[in-house]
Amino acid sequence: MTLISETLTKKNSKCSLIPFITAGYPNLQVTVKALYALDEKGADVIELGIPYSDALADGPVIQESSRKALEQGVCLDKILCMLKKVSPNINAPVIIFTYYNPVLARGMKKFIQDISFSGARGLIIPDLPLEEVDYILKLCTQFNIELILFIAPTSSEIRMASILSKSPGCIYLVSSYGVTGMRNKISINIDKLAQKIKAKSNKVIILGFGISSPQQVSTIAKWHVDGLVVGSAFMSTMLNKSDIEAIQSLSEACETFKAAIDN
Ligand SMILES: O=P(O)(O)OC[C@@H](O)[C@@H](O)c1c[nH]c2ccccc12
Repeated sequence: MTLISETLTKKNSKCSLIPFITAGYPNLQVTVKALYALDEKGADVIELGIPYSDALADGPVIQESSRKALEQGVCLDKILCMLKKVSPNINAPVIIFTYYNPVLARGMKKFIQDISFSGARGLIIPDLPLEEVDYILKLCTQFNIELILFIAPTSSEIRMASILSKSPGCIYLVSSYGVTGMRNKISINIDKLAQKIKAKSNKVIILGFGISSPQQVSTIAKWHVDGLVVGSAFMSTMLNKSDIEAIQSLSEACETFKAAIDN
């Protein structure tokens, strides 16, 4: 089993908390502080998003954070250079979150080699075509990176079976249709889908999309999932704030959501 799945499994059946933050928002110095703060406030794994201009699945909060990060001139090299300094000093393993284009632009092997060298331990590519997973999987195995594949409520039985057979250990279960962003309600049917996945495989399941309140977290933490991804709700606490206030708000939100998991 690889580190991400191990980390998400070992929490004596407690659900893990996986914050998502956009690297470079509002600047890379804040990202450094945010990684340390999230680690300190109980993040079990951290999803670090590479800002991208054509982020089709990103909702307004994350799109805005990516736009501002790109405006600062943030690029993959700067992000990985930053991560190489930070990753040895935090407990939470880091998953690099990127769209497929930046991977192709850099070259798949170089991209995966470089994120591995920076200390990242996982990779999520939401628009990775299933037909191209095999080659990426080989490279991820070679460089000790865990590739995390998506299952959506719209995934057919056949596609779900194929994803489960290819997935090394952890599955990202998308809770809703559409793009990322805070939602008032997450359907209980998602727990039924999680149970179905658990019945068919021994995969670790992380659930994301729309998780936006401690109340939701304490409910979903009892479902058949091993981790909860929170992106927009955390990023929205950082928007339009000073650097110090952004870190303060993010820390408080992480602490509150972590406490809600234990409730
Ligand atoms: O922002 P939300 O609704 O909390 O969802 C997590 C999401 O931010 C993160 O996992 C993510 C960011 N961009 C994405 C694109 C596709 C799927 C997932 C994502």
